[in-house]
Amino acid sequence: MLAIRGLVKRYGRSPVPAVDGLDLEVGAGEIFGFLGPNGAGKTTTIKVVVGILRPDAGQVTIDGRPAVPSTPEVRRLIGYVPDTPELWPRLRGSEYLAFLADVYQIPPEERMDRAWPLVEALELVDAIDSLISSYSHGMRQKLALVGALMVRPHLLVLDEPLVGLDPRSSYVVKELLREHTRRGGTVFFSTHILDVAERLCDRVGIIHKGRLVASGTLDEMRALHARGHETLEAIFLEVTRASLTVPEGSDGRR
Ligand SMILES: Nc1ncnc2c1ncn2[C@@H]1O[C@H](COP(=O)(O)OP(=O)(O)OP(=O)(O)O)[C@@H](O)[C@H]1O
Repeated sequence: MLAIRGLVKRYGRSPVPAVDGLDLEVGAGEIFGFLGPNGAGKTTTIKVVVGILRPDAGQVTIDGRPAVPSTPEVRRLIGYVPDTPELWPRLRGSEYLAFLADVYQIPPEERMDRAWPLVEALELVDAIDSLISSYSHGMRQKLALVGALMVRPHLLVLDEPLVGLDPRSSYVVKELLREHTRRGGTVFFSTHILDVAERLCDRVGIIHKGRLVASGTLDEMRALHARGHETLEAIFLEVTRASLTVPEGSDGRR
């Protein structure tokens, strides 16, 4: 459903690509967790997948359709929640959802049925007629998720969806992601929260310096990389070890 082949993305004239020959596939009905240290290339990959950035090389397909260049047809297949949703602050939550429903041509008689259960589940009922400028970061994330799910995408792409959410909201979001895949949808999300990835994802991939350094189910990752380690955290530390090495003398001593 999502296939990334040989993806390369470089910013400006930087000699080091942010994403450097990335290959991965995520199937229908799968939750895929995209992990990696800060600056590894997760957000860059996500922005290419959703059509915000153009790659320098490689292909991305969604349901077999090229995602680059991004077309309205392929964008309809994608629901996207960025790490810091830039929603229009002068709109009310309800106006934002109505706007999305117009853009995605959701039939008027379906709009409430699609949006309201999500608004209720994410406890936005009291805020939905307030201006988005009054929303907290977590409320903006939840509203963006309502919008992304309301359009019933095939592929849901989320950049750090659980950061800043309270425990109940975090639980509900995880349930909504599971529900999305039970209906045959696909979830591709980045996270730093390894125990969430461990419990929620069917498969994970670890990107390091723009390259995929490990991927698979947790059992596959253990078999390949664990050397007796059991947790995803241990595997993460193992495969990204180079970035954790403290240069000799960097603490002022030798
Ligand atoms: N707009 C930009 N201009 C120049 N370089 C950028 C830009 N955005 C990201 N980069 C660089 O590209 C590399 C990958 O960044 P990216 O944001 O994709 O990483 P990430 O894995 O999402 O990191 P984090 O976990 O910290 O969010 C980093 O070296 C970063 O400095």
